[in-house]
Amino acid sequence: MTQPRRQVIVHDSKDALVDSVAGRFIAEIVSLQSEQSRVSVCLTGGSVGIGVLAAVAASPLRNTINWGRIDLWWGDERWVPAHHADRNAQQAWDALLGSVEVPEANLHAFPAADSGLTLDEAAVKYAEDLRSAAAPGDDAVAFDLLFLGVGPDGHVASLFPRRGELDDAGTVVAIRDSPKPPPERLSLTMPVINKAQRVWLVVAGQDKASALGLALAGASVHLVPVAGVQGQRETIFFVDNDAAVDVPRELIDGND
Ligand SMILES: O=C(O)[C@H](O)[C@@H](O)[C@H](O)[C@H](O)COP(=O)(O)O
Repeated sequence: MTQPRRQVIVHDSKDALVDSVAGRFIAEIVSLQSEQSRVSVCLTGGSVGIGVLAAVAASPLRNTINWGRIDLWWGDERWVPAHHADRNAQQAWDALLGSVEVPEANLHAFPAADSGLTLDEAAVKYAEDLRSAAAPGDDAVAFDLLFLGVGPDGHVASLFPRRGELDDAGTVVAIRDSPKPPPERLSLTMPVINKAQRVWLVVAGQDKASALGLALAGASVHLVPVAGVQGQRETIFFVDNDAAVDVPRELIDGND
C-alpha cells in the first residue's frame, strides 16, 4: 500500500479557503460517485466547517452531487436539544442540508440531549449506528471523506489535549467538562477518524497557528490532538495565511 499523502495548502483568507474547499468537495464527491454506488462523508462543526457547507450551498454545481447516494455523519456533537442553534447537525442543516434533496435516512446525526437518552447511552447508540453501517467485521464506517476543524489548543472533533479520550480504543466517547462549551459533547475517537480514507482539515485564524505548527513539526497527539490525525489515503490541511505562519515552509504545497 502506498504511503498516505499529506498536504498543506495555504489560502489567502478564510473566505478563499471555504470557497476552494467547497469546490474541491463537490468535485471529489462527483468523482467518487462515478466509481461507487454510495459515498460516506463525516462532517465537522465549527465556523470553518460550517462555512464550507454554506459555500457548497451557494455553488451552482451543488446538485452535480447525487444527494440520494451520500451518507452524512458527524465527527462530534454538542449535547444540546435537537434544534438548538449550537447543534452541529442543526448548523449543517441551516447551512446546506435543508437546501438539497438529501433523504432523511441518509443523515446520521448523533442523538440529541432531548432524545430521552443519557449522554452515555447516546454514545453507545452512535457506536451501534457506526457498527451497523460498517463493512462486515468492522466496528465503524471507514468514511470516504472526513472533515475536521482544529481548535486553538489543537483539538479535533471533541478530542482535547491531555485527556483520556485521546487513547480510547472504542469508537465513540462521551465528553464531560469540555474546555470548549458546551461542557458535554459526543465525539468519534481517533481510531475512527483515522479509519477514514481522506481527512480534510479546514483551519483558519491566527489563534490556530501555534497548534498547527507544533502538530506539523511532530508534537505529540496528547499535546496537540491534530498531530494524531492521519487518513488512510490522504490528509490535507486547508489553511489560511494566518493559521499557516508557524507551519514549516517545506511542508507547504503551494497556494490555492
Ligand atoms: O463541535 C465543535 O466545536 C467542532 O467540531 C470543533 O472541533 C471545531 O471544529 C473546532 O473547535 C474549530 O472550530 P472553528 O472552525 O470555529 O475554529
